[in-house]
Amino acid sequence: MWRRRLGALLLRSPPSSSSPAASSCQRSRHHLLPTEEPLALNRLARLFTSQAGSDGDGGHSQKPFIAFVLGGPGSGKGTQCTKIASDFGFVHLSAGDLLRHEIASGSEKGELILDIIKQGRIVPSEITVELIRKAMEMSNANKVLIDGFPRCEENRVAFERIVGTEPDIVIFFDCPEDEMVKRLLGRNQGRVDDNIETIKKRLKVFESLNIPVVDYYSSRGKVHKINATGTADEIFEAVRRIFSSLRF
Ligand SMILES: Nc1ncnc2c1ncn2[C@@H]1O[C@H](COP(=O)(O)OP(=O)(O)OP(=O)(O)O)[C@@H](O)[C@H]1O
Ligand SMILES: O=c1ccn([C@@H]2O[C@H](COP(=O)(O)O)[C@@H](O)[C@H]2O)c(=O)[nH]1
Ligand SMILES: [Mg+2]
Repeated sequence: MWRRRLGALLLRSPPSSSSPAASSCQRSRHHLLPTEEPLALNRLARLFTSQAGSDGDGGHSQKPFIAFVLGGPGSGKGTQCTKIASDFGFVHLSAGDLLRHEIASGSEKGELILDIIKQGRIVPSEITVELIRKAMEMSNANKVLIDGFPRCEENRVAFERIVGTEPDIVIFFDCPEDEMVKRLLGRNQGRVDDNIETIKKRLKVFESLNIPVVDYYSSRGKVHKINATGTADEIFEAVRRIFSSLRF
């Protein structure tokens, strides 16, 4: 059972200050605020070991099929994920939405997340990976889209270490910057980061930290690059061809 393997992995890999996942993407560990200290991985391990016996009551005994969906801010990840979920039966987990949900909960962690999102920076890996891991666990899905994650190499390493698996495929929406800016400024959903100052920072972070993740998975033959210009329906035709050819 892949979850049981995760419990074992967590127990085998206690957090250490030199662990790559123990620091945020942008700053070295000794610059962390107290609230950014790595979340207790022991707590995660306890969570997993206490749930390990739940296999018998409906949990999937196989690792889910995981697709990471990457692309610059405003490239259309969320729009396309909604269509993939509806046509191909995937559960859509948006890392950004999970973080915004945590902000809306009013937790202390939410305050830190809000501050980081306003600056267009990347939330510490342990926070995001824990939210994703819990959402995967609760959805109990066998096909999962993880939208907008991993944002940086450290996110990637933390996910693979904590969840104990790699994505099966990576979808990359390739979109010119001017088109992304136009879409974000027209989105009108009241997001705190959809203003030109933060958008410029998000684009820089995307180029410097997210593209290396795409390159990493490209070198492992996992990336499907899609031209993200044109209408949403035109783009979805290219997406549909990829998902139709997969064997889940
Ligand atoms: N192909 C398209 N052509 C024009 N507008 C689009 C297209 N796809 C999405 N949009 C619009 O662009 C905006 C951004 O799209 P979406 O939220 O899907 O992007 P995203 O990649 O998830 O962005 P973010 O990284 O900020 O979450 C939305 O208002 C959406 O309706
Ligand atoms: O894995 C992630 C995902 C998102 N963030 C932060 O949230 C905002 C918004 O994300 P969207 O995917 O555009 O909804 C992003 O700019 C980051 O600040 C993150 O840190 N880690
Ligand atoms: Mg989105």
